[in-house]
Amino acid sequence: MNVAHVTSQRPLCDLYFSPRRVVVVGASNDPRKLSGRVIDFLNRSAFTGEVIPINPNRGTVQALRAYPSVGAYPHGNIDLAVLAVPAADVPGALQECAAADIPAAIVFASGFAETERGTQLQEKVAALCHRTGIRVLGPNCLGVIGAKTGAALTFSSVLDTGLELHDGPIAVVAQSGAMATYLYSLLLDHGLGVGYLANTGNEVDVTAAELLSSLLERSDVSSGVMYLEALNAPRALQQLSQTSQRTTKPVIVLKSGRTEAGAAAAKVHTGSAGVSGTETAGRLHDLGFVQVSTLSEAVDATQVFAAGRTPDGNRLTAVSMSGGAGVLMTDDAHDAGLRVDELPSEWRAPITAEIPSYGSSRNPIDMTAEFIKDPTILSRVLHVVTDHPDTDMIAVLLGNAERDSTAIVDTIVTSYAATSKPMVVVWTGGSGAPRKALRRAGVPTFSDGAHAARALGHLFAFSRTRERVAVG
Ligand SMILES: CC(=O)SCCNC(=O)CCNC(=O)[C@H](O)C(C)(C)COP(=O)(O)OP(=O)(O)OC[C@H]1O[C@@H](n2cnc3c(N)ncnc32)[C@H](O)[C@@H]1OP(=O)(O)O
Repeated sequence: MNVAHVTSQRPLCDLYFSPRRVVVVGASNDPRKLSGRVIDFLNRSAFTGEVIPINPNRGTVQALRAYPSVGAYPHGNIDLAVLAVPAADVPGALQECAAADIPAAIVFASGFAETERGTQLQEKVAALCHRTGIRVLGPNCLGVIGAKTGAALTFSSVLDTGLELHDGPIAVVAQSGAMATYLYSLLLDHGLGVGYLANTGNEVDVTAAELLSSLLERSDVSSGVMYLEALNAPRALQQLSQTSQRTTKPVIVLKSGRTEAGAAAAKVHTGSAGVSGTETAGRLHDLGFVQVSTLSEAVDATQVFAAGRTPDGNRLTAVSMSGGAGVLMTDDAHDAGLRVDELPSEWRAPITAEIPSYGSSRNPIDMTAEFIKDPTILSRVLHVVTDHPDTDMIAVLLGNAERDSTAIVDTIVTSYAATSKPMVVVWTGGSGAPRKALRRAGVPTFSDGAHAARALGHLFAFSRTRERVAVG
């Protein structure tokens, strides 16, 4: 079949996250099957678009009118096809979509280049993309979630807990489906809204870098998080880096397969070729991305970037209820490229006036356990600290302290709102309720000081990178 080249005027991210009309090819009537879950989710997610199931064996699928083939649907104007058919049926189905002038598709099926037998099949799909112009996300992927439009175009179990999608300015794009969903649920757990989530799988055509680049152009996206197994599209990464620099939006990259053994594991997961750890780190650094090496580091960094504050320098003032936590934070901050300098004496005097005589106003500031008796010390100390020009960022270090936690949370939220400087809270132990309350109020909050210091270190380093770009 000869097909005219498919084109669309709409940006790539609009086709995937705000499609106006979607066909689901291989849509099952059974909501428990992977190919039935997507229809079930869309039926329940307040999706703003229209859904058309394609199934040769049924007239209706989960109460929606179904058509036997894409070509049998008479009205056209389809933005996106979700292919839920097994791998062997994918080329035929894609060809049919391209013939129907559908500009983009998502391919769920596994059984492509991640297996030896599927390599040729993936090459066939690549050739088909090239020939027809249809854009393909996947194969071997679990699709996308667009919170604004209720586009639950996935079979992922991450939506089993509910279809209330939490919109927000963060875009997550991952080469692994599971990692996409882990990032999604961890970010939500930290009170952060994820407006856009995508899994690119084997990347026969659309890459994580290309899709995220398109998302960063949106005004409702302020930062991007990527999970990568391979840097298999250097040009797309370059383009993403340019978009990130032009828009001054941070892109946090979690790259796995850094070790030889890890790279071998990536090959059988998404069919990607790994690169050495040093080579990868160097490349990502040169491109100006925020590099992290664990899931929690990715979430921590996203938390501080989501607050949208930029430090003028790397001088951290730590206000602690524990001498030990202050000392540990000093080490952690140093490791993260920050300074915890002794405060000048004229500045120490107003702090000394607020804390017990056996406390310290040196920095880290030690309010001592007296804080438990009188938590108002914190608001008075923060008042001095947040105003002072020698402070570029602030860390409040608390632990347990549940009795007056509501008042303490209120104090911190007020102080946070009164300053434009980056400020984080480390609240170790306890029930976790104060951490949740602070995060809900938009205050980046951690349970481990080392994580907070590392995240602030990323924030400072990124601000320097951006300054260099602006000057150069
Ligand atoms: C990188 C990562 O970790 S992300 C995850 C990657 N992806 C995966 O893990 C997916 C793995 N699973 C697969 O690849 C599977 O083949 C899937 C999900 C694509 C499809 O599997 P199933 O849901 O079992 O499909 P199944 O063969 O039952 O067919 C589904 C429906 O399509 C219908 N159908 C069959 N042939 C066709 C056709 N040619 N066109 C349209 N519909 C068809 C069937 O009648 C069936 O409907 P019914 O259940 O109402 O009778």
